[in-house]
Amino acid sequence: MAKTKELSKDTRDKIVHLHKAGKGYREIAKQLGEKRSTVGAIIRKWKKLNMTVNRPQTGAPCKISPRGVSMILRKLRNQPKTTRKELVNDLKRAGTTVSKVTVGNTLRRHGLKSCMARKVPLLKPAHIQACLKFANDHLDDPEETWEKVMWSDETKIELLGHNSTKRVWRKKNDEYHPKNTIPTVKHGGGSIMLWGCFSAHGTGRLHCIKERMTGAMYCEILGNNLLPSVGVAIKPGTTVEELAQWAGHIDMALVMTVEPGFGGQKFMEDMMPKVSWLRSQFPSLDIEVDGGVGPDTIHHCAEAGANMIVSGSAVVGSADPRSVIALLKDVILEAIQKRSLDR
Ligand SMILES: O=C(CO)[C@@H](O)[C@H](O)COP(=O)(O)O
Repeated sequence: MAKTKELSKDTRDKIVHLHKAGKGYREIAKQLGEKRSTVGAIIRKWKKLNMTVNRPQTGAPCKISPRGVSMILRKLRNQPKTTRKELVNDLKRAGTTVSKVTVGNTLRRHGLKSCMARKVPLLKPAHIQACLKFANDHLDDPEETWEKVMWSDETKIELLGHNSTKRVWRKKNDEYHPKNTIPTVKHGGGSIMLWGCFSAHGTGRLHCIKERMTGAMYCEILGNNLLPSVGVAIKPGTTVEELAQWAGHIDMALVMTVEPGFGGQKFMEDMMPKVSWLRSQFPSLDIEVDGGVGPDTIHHCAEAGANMIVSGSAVVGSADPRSVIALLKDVILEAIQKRSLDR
């Protein structure tokens, strides 16, 4: 990307002279055989500085032409994760050979700094919309309602490896622009699991689960945070027998019908035998299912014997969450009534 040849002083003066004589850019360009944009630039400069010659440059001359600079800035606007080496190669392909240091200095002169990309949860537009809708729908809920709500979740923290970092070229305060961040998911290889909760009354204790979560651990954690009611959850890969040993001591058994991690997953119908078995063995136990439950799948849960459900996307993603909740409740209640009549 070689710099275009500079116009002579004579040509520059002629351009200004013709402009003063009332000629338009196009006419001047045609008469002198120059580009219209060049003519415009010379006249603008003359109007601003009252001179046509280039001012002597201060400092070392730029090694990258303005076009080259625009090219790399454009690239970083679209792909901030581009490395200096990639930019050096881009410039080389365009005819400019410079070092990575020169590229870095040029970018810094244009206000860009190489920073670590911020990690943000991997949220699809549908998740964002659903969260926003949930927040709007509950804006007017009375304070007493929120007093009774406890929020809890677990997250896997990777101690080694997978938490890859990436540098991005960005301006100050642009750290959370989606292009400058690395979307992260809660589960995806790692070594410790943290469980936490909070409510209007403050935060609960943070629990570090170093190995596999067992029923006993979960009882203990919930016991410390949620007394007097204690439930035990099993993931899809955990057998119902593992939970059964606690069933006589707990208030609720939760059968996960998706892999714990995030909402919007497909309901696992093959978890229903666990629910049916629990119901047959523990007729008065609260049995909850969580994951992928909505109007299309609720009847499986109800028929199997669940009397409590967690429904995320199907409710918050619906145009009419109240009627979805009512439908889910109706199907469950109907099945409970049928079971008590059959007994
Ligand atoms: O916490 C989890 C999964 O980790 C579940 O509670 C889901 O978030 C329920 O959401 P849907 O599957 O109903 O969308």
